[in-house]
Amino acid sequence: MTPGLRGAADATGTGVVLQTRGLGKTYGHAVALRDLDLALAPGEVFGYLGPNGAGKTTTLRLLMGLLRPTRGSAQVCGYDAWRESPAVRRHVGFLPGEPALYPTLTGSQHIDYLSHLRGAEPYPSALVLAERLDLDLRTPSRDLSKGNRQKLALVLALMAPTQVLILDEPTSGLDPLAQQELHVLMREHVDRGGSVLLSSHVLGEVQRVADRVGLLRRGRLVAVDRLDALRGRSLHHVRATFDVEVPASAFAGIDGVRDLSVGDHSLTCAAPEASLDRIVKALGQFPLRDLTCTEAELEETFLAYYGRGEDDAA
Ligand SMILES: Nc1ncnc2c1ncn2[C@@H]1O[C@H](COP(=O)(O)OP(=O)(O)OP(=O)(O)O)[C@@H](O)[C@H]1O
Repeated sequence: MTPGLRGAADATGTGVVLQTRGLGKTYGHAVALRDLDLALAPGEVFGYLGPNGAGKTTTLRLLMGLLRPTRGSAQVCGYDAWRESPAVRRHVGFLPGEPALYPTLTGSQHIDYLSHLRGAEPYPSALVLAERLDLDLRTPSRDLSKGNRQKLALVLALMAPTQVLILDEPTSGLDPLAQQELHVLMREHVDRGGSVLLSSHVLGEVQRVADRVGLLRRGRLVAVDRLDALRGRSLHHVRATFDVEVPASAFAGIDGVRDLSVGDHSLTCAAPEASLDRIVKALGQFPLRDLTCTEAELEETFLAYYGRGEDDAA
């Protein structure tokens, strides 16, 4: 879709568009990112999840050639992220975590200026994006609300036809309608064969829009999986109270049940979706007073299957 792609990202459309090998970054003695091996295919949204300080922004800045890796390498659209960063920036729509705008320039002037820097006429798609995100392009950016500044930064990141979008917390500050529209825009991008690397600590957002997710903790990628696979295994918290005492043995043999606690007329446990039918049938043997069943957050499901493991090691 974008001219001039190199290597595996080229002609076939089936290769890898973004790849890191043993990528690491250390600030002084602090290790921000360790040994990252990541590959993105055309046509997928990859949700890059992690709590504050996990190393998400560091990764994205390494991919854009804004930081020099301490170890390993990254390739984006066939170009080395550090040595060929101008080429990478031409092929990527990038939304930084803290977008820098020119305070006195309006949205339209930003579009003109940044199109010019890319050697292009103002992109007509910018106007369509502004309309879809409900953004007024006549206002100087210093007079825009935080959410509207974010919308402008998104228009600037998405306006050029690129193979890859790298978006750092893109829905930050956006109202629900704009968030929804952005998710549609991401899906349209991948439907055209593009790829999206979406960094977020908002689990619900990643669940709605990603095809695969990776979980970063303390600079280490501790798990990667397809979202549909995770959904089938999604952990639920079950809490029941009864009119009588119930025996723990009635629930002990059910596959996947964890953290089972029975006593004082109540039961709590966590279990994958696939086990809920057996749990409800076992509960039904006793006179129930109350029952709640809530889906755990994605991160908890992730950690239940992959454990906390070595990411907590120094
Ligand atoms: N310029 C810097 N100098 C020193 N340490 C840094 C620098 N930038 C980031 N760090 C540290 O590197 C680690 C990873 O930070 P990073 O900003 O990549 O995390 P993040 O996952 O993007 O977090 P958030 O969700 O809060 O934005 C943190 O411990 C942070 O304090």
